[in-house]
Amino acid sequence: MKQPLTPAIRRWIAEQAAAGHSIATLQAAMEQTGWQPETAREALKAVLGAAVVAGLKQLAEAPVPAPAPADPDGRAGPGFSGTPGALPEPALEDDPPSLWAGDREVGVVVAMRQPRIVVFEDLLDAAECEEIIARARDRLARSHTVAVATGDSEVNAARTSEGMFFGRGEHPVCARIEARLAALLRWPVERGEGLQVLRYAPGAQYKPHYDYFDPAQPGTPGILKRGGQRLATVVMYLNTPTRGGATTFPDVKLQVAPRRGHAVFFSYDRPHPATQTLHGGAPVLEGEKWVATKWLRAGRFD
Ligand SMILES: O=C(O)CCC(=O)C(=O)O
Ligand SMILES: [Fe+2]
Repeated sequence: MKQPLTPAIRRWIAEQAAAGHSIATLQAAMEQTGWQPETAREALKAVLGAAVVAGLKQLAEAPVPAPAPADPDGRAGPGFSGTPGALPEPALEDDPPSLWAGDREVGVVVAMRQPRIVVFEDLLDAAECEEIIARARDRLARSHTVAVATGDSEVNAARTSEGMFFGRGEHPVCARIEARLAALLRWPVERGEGLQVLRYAPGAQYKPHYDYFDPAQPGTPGILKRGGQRLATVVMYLNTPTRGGATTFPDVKLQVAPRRGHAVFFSYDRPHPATQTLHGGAPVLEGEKWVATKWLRAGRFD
């Protein structure tokens, strides 16, 4: 049967390649879920391009594009209107207990310097968490049907959560949170991806990984054309699981407990393990875990 190359499959292929899986691994995973070898190859070729044709597993290290100039055409959204630094970074220079994020005070619970990790409280209020969950739940239900049809949900054993992306500013609640993050991290809204929402059922986890795009992977140059590298991540907890589900940083043996409205921010100045930003979502032991993840890019992500 001919498999349609849906946007969900395209995104899955790009994400898997970016996460470090070889083309051969992707092809095998697709075949296991019922794809014909030739159709899988065509799909990989369509998404990842010439690297597949040449049978290359790796491309030469792609240069990280220089950060775009601050707000080159004066379209910066609300939230941050200054000149960003080299990395997203909250204004913690004089150790404040909280920071003004444009529309509210956000508490600073923990700040680690190396790697840069900051835990915030009251970044989101309960109503915002509930609205994001409600809007995402609808979409997850639909994408689940697609996933079952294509085998999409079986192939990534490293991530047993279900996920969806909102477009940037897709709903007023998304735009409000994006503006708040821009103010808090001094990074323009335009240099951020839309929110990703993940739902973990009991037993689900996200094994340790890096969020930057691995320069050695064939899909990376294509991905970097839109917005450049990822420089920082904000994982926002939309609920409090009963037990388990911490965000873990194995290199520094740190574990962040998920609590509704809290968030963990971390940044990485290079797409390299030396940043010590290896992290994962530990298995949820009881209850569900919902998070919204925001990735900040070096350039405009349009
Ligand atoms: O669920 C978590 O705690 C981590 C999520 C994560 O690493 C991601 O969305 O990239
Ligand atoms: Fe991650």
